[in-house]
Amino acid sequence: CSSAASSGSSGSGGDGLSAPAASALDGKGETDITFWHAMTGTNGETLKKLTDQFNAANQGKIKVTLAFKNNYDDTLSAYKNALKGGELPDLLQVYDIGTQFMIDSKATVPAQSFIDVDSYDVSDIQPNIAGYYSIDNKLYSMPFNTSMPLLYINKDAFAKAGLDPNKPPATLDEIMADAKKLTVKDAGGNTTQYGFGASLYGWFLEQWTAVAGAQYCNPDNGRKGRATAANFASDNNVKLLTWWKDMVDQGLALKLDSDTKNGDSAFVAGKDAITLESTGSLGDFTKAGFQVGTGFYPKINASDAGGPIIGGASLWIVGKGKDDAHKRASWEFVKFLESKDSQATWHTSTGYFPVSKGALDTDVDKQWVAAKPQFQTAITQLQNTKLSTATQGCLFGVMPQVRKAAENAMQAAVLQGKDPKQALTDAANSLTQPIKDYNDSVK
Ligand SMILES: O=P(O)(O)OC[C@H](O)CO
Repeated sequence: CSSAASSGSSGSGGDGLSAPAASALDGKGETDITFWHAMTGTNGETLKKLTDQFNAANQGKIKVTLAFKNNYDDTLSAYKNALKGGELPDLLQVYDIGTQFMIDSKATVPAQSFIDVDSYDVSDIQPNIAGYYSIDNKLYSMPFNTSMPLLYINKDAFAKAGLDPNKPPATLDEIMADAKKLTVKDAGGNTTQYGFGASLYGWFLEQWTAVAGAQYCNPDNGRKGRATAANFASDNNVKLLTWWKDMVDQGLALKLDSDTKNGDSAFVAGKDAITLESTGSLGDFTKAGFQVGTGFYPKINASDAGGPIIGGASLWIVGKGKDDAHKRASWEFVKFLESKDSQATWHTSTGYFPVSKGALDTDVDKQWVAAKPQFQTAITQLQNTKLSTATQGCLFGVMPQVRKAAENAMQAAVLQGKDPKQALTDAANSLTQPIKDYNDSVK
């Protein structure tokens, strides 16, 4: 495998997939581009606002049309189908775990190619954020909606339970102790509020692994060569799932599946008082009918010394079948979304990090964060996180399938009572062949 030999994962951009100069738009009239994305709610509304702003400023030159593709999984699936012969978009938003597949698809123009052609200054991009999307020091896509997971609390429920609403729990033990005070039953013995409730989302398992400073896959999270195995069945992960099952058995945790939409609705409806979610849900959560507090993503053990991984999604410019004007028009829009003013709007509306360091210095951002300190937690957590292969996260071409297998193990252990170590081991083993098949296919 040529690309695996050096880094395990970087492939070239493919023939002809290099960036055109700005002159590609000269004399072309209006270039229309289609952008596939997966943003809903407040996030979708904010993306539309920014896109309208760009289109108004580029009338007669570039027009961006947004095409909502439901969610991250569906957006990547639509792209995979289009690669087989359908119509590809000019630009698409791909979640973090699609990164390796996108590189391997060899149908996009690496962002680095545009950066080099324009001598575009990337020093304004947060290094941890650029680090996730960089393979062999080459940036393949431009980070856009960048997140980390947070712990969220219902501050009103904390106050009512006699807990300090300004002290979110930081470890599994602390969550359990707080959940005992936060769980409320009615006169009939039915639980009206669970202390804790989080989706059995694979992303959370990936995060706990990184927070413990461990690698989710070999070798060094696929950053030192193409990954061949997932390290699911660690002692920490077994401890985590054992704890989670115990929380459910004690009636302290709401039973949820892996769909974060269900976890979000439960928290907003007051069914649980502590949850886990992306920073990108903060904009929507602040519209709940109670005071929302944010805390760092919790640790399994107080001594865990790693940090969370960058999440969210990045922007990929399609080159396959596209002329220079379309590629260039996509890049112009990407640069607009990356700008500090766009990122200040994006951050303050949604809760996603500003990928631009400069955005944090804008008046609009400073005033917003001063008034709404919940927005500071994610920034501090990002700044505290040291870049390492653990915090860069794992790269697999079949990472969406890997996440699904982890979710199956989480559900089997927490909801169906399967032995956690067995559930995690079975899930990891179920991936051996699909990972091998994928790696063989890109050799
Ligand atoms: O909910 P988001 O956008 O922060 O994304 C979370 C994960 O990183 C998606 O893989």
